[in-house]
Amino acid sequence: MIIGIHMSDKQELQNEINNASTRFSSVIDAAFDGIITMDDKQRIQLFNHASENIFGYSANEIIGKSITKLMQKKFRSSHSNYIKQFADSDIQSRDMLSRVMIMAVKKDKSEFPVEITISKISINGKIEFTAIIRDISNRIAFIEKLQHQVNTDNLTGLYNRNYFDTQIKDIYHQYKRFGHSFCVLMLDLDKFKVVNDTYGHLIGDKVLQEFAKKAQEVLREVDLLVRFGGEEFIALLPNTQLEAAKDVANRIRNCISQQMVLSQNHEPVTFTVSIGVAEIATDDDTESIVKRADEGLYRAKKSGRNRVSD
Ligand SMILES: Nc1nc2c(ncn2[C@@H]2O[C@H](COP(=O)(O)OP(=O)(O)OP(=O)(O)O)[C@@H](O)[C@H]2O)c(=O)[nH]1
Repeated sequence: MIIGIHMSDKQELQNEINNASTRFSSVIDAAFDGIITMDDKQRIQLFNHASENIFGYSANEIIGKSITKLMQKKFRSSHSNYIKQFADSDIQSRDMLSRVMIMAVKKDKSEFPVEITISKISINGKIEFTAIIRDISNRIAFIEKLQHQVNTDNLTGLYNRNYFDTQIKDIYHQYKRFGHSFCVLMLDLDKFKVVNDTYGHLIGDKVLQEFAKKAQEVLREVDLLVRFGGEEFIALLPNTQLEAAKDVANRIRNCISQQMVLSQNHEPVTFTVSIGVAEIATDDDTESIVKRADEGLYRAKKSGRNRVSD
């Protein structure tokens, strides 16, 4: 009788252990995020379904292998130090923060951005680590798309004023630090209102697109051409002095005067551009150089258009 009670208690306990274990496995395997545990030697002990999907390895082939297999080479050497520091610290769990984006490596060697939270657990007195890994490729792609939209002009595909503002700050910083001169061109299509009024807005748009394409062909790859707004463009020419910048401006002006788009009635629509040029000077800041280029543009317009400022 006594033995009977004992056995049923044991059975109940066994059932509870089984239930807890099933519950644990179900939660781990139903998780959307990759859950990986590793021992203090960084050998993988558990690799859930999501991890299999994310990394392309089956649990069978990866369990027992080093976690560094799933990392970019440059993270591998510092990883054991990181884990040691974490093991010795009082912190139980934390996000793995890095100044650079953490990239993980799939079985097929492709790399993808991840977000990792790591925590410590103690199993039979031995420390193990659990990493929760989220593939953030979609989020990063979305952020990049937004960044592109924020910095780009839809009509011409050029960068926009927002992007220009960040770039001129960078180039100005280089100038202050190393003395590398640079120039700004302010470009404005002449009598563009007449183009719109005569041929319609769609043809006006075609002119803007053609202008952007051709002007960019004249510029070097290191130069930046952006649509500043309306029919106004601005170019940033690194490592360039005034006379060279005027030559570039004249080449753009000349090239543009030879272009045309076709109107809806297939008539040739020609256009010209006026350009103000300014070179950075010691008392300039990022706003005053743009202002001086704009004043140059004003003079070029005043003196008859289809000109470069003197
Ligand atoms: N088609 C088209 N027109 C635009 C766009 N943005 C601005 N414009 C037009 O550009 C014209 C600019 O006219 P104005 O500022 O009077 O200058 P302008 O006719 O070029 O004369 P000047 O600059 O003095 O040579 C206006 O008719 C605007 O409507 C655009 O995205 N597409």
